[in-house]
Amino acid sequence: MPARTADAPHGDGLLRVGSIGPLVLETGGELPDVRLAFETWGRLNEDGSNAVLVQHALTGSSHVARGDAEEEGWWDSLVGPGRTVDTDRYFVVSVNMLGGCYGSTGPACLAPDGTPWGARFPFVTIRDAVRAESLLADQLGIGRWHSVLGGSMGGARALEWALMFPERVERCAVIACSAASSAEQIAFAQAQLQAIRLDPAYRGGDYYDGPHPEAGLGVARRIAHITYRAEQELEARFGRAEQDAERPLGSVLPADRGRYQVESYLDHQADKLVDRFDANSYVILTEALMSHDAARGRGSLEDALGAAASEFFIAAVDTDRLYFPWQSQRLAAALPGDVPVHLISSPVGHDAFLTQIHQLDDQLRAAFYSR
Ligand SMILES: CC(=O)SCCNC(=O)CCNC(=O)[C@H](O)C(C)(C)COP(=O)(O)OP(=O)(O)OC[C@H]1O[C@@H](n2cnc3c(N)ncnc32)[C@H](O)[C@@H]1OP(=O)(O)O
Ligand SMILES: N[C@@H](CCO)C(=O)O
Repeated sequence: MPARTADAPHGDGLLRVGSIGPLVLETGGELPDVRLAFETWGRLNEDGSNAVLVQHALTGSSHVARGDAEEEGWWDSLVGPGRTVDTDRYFVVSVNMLGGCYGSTGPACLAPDGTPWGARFPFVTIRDAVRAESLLADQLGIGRWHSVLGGSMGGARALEWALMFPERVERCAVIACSAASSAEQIAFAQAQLQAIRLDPAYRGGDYYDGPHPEAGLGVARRIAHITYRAEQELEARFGRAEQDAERPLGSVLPADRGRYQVESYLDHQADKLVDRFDANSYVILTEALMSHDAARGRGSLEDALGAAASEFFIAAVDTDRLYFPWQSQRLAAALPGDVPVHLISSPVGHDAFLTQIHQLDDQLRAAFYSR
């Protein structure tokens, strides 16, 4: 491990890549040379006690906070100088998940034969991703995290860190995430995967020398995005309104109509994801999230969570219809001790863990970041 001196790791929100070597995966696959893209903010202190790991959600990246980069971060309101996770005080790390498409080894990367992994990219679980991250943490000289936190799939990775490496996680925040992917979460995910796989351009995942399965990925994002937002929000925002500018002059509804506003909105969300995400990574990460089950191979949920030694912070969004608050309650109830569930109150639904995270500032600060 590197000595913690004035040269100790420090950061600025710029992308770096660490090579962690070969990785044998939980279900037997193997990746010969794994690279993980990561960003850091702040400076690791002398005794290495101020490192915070922030885990991104399904289509997120390691760019949690702006730092010296131009692009804003997806949790800028939580992480930065003077914020709850104060980068003047903590050394914050975020890693693009194994299999992703923001710089880490994923299906679009070249396999040893010089062609993209594509369909050959192995099945990855949340636990595989966490094991890979633990090797990167070793390289960064981080023996024990002050805290690990994340929302949605990031929450699943945070939870697995606490269960796989109880001695390395002092505090763990799991936001808008359950102890295991439920039947309905798997069902929504399966429909998304089918949309991608049934796109003729997908070609089993080996599409990098031709058109990408944009239509399939777009439909997958539409299905997913509906689950990320609440019915009341969609109704209040869009109702039955038409996308006015699109209605042909003199047209008569319904035959001649333009799109409903909500259709236009979903089209826009789909286009944005298609522009920034690789379909194979979407498949790999979605399957990893489907595999999420804290109790797998560990007995009952209570047995599994009883092995955790971290302090926990659990939170849910009151209108979340993908990761229901009762699922966070179930998780909290199975953890050792008396762990409350904090609620984000928002009309938005699941995505409020991104857009309304500031609602947890006081509770998170009091629980984790005031000492
Ligand atoms: C580039 C990267 O690295 S991204 C990786 C990091 N990102 C993440 O981790 C999270 C991924 N992001 C997300 O999931 C989402 O973008 C969220 C949750 C952050 C967005 O939440 P919100 O701020 O509530 O956005 P909202 O749902 O209101 O959508 C706003 C967009 O819809 C558009 N929109 C609104 N109404 C309509 C309409 N009727 N027709 C078309 N578009 C519409 C807006 O113009 C806006 O477009 P823009 O995002 O291009 O500016
Ligand atoms: N909007 C989030 C939701 C997943 O939890 C994402 O795209 O990552």
